Amino acid sequence: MSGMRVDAKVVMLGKESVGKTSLVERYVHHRFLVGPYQNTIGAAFVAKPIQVGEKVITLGIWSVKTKCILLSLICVFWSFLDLTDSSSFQRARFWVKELQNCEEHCKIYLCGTKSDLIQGDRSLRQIDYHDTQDFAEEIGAQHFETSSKTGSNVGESRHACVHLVIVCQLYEYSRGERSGNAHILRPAFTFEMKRNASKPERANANVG
Ligand SMILES: Nc1nc2c(ncn2[C@@H]2O[C@H](COP(=O)(O)OP(=O)(O)OP(=O)(O)O)[C@@H](O)[C@H]2O)c(=O)[nH]1
Repeated sequence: MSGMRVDAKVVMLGKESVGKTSLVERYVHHRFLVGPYQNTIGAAFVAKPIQVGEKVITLGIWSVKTKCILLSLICVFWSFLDLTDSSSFQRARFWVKELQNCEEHCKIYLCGTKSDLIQGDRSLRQIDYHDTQDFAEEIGAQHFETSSKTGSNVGESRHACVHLVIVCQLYEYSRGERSGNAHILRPAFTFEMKRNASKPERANANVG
């Protein structure tokens, strides 16, 4: 089975400017792009091969803002919140509702972004950690906070939530499992990950 490739998808959902593209840049290219903010039009896509056990899995990461694209996707969902923008919490709630309408049993990750700004100045925090945690418990999600700028919780260290979560998801996916006892983070990995999910439209994809 060594070297077998399996494609899997992660979809990152969230309000504009919440930090989806930056997290993908950090995770895939190990960098944080400085300069003027560029609004993603429609959806962005990037692929990353990841070694999971004996297999290399090509992970497709979609950054999505529009409902029409969401409806054609079936995969793993992360809902983003900008910790310095309270309105992004409402937007995350919206996405969760939409997801649960589409995929009743899908489980979702909540990803708080820009934690470096909070660490620099606590008064910038507009979304309380415990409020998000309560929401996460309500919807059966896992919740973590990241900084694409510093790489906190995003890099490929074995303590980084983003990497750990992705690898564990892929591990389960590569084994064709939705349940089992292989990993301590097991309860979070009951996503519908359908191998033959329909391909999203590429029309507005603007990230190679
Ligand atoms: N300080 C800090 N700034 C961040 C971080 N992540 C993103 N940003 C900034 O937030 C702005 C928006 O980031 P993007 O990654 O483009 O956000 P997005 O969610 O992809 O935005 P859309 O393209 O509108 O969907 C940019 O100016 C980033 O530099 C972070 O972790 N820390």
